[in-house]
Amino acid sequence: MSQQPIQNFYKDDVAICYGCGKHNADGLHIKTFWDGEIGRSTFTPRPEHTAFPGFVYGGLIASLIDCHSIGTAIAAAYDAAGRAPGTDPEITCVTGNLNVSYLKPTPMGVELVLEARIKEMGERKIVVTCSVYAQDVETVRAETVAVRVPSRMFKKEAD
Ligand SMILES: CCCCCCCCCCCCCCCC(=O)SCCNC(=O)CCNC(=O)[C@H](O)C(C)(C)COP(=O)(O)OP(=O)(O)OC[C@H]1O[C@@H](n2cnc3c(N)ncnc32)[C@H](O)[C@@H]1OP(=O)(O)O
Repeated sequence: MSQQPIQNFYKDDVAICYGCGKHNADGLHIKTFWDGEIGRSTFTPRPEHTAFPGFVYGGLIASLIDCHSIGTAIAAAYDAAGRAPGTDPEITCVTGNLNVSYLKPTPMGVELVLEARIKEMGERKIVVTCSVYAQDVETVRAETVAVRVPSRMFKKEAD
């Protein structure tokens, strides 16, 4: 298992994503630990993340899956290239498609565990599957298409 989350390697000037940016004070700070096969993340929803009494808001879960799957895609792409994460040229991805199946209501008050795997690693398209577990019960399953883009896409035109 990697000691550091892949998000630690995102460059400071672009690490402001609401889901995973370390420099977004109001963000979720999602972290992805890649072990060469599985991307793992944990998150304990806060009271404001409730959908209805006792259960987690589905949009929050989609956000967790989104950033964790993109993080998994980036970490796996560095691995596939035989390169250390964060080395230049940067490998960057955005979400092209996110498909989420809510299998069961997800309970509040427990740590959620996310496990993501690479289904397909293409030149530009990386397909990632992700399951969310609450107390070992899979409550959500998703498939994400991550698309590699040039890192300049993250910079403002004025920069
Ligand atoms: C370690 C250091 C790293 C530093 C790292 C810094 C990054 C630090 C910021 C992180 C940030 C995180 C972010 C969180 C995730 C967001 O929230 S990202 C924000 C939400 N997503 C967006 O805004 C994306 C908007 N869409 C687009 O910009 C463009 O449509 C896309 C997705 C880049 C694709 O456009 P394109 O370049 O014209 O793609 P195109 O050449 O047509 O297709 C390329 C491949 O992707 C597939 N594809 C394209 N679009 C789709 C689609 N919508 N559905 C399915 N497949 C698609 C194509 O089929 C094609 O596949 P192949 O033929 O190669 O097999």
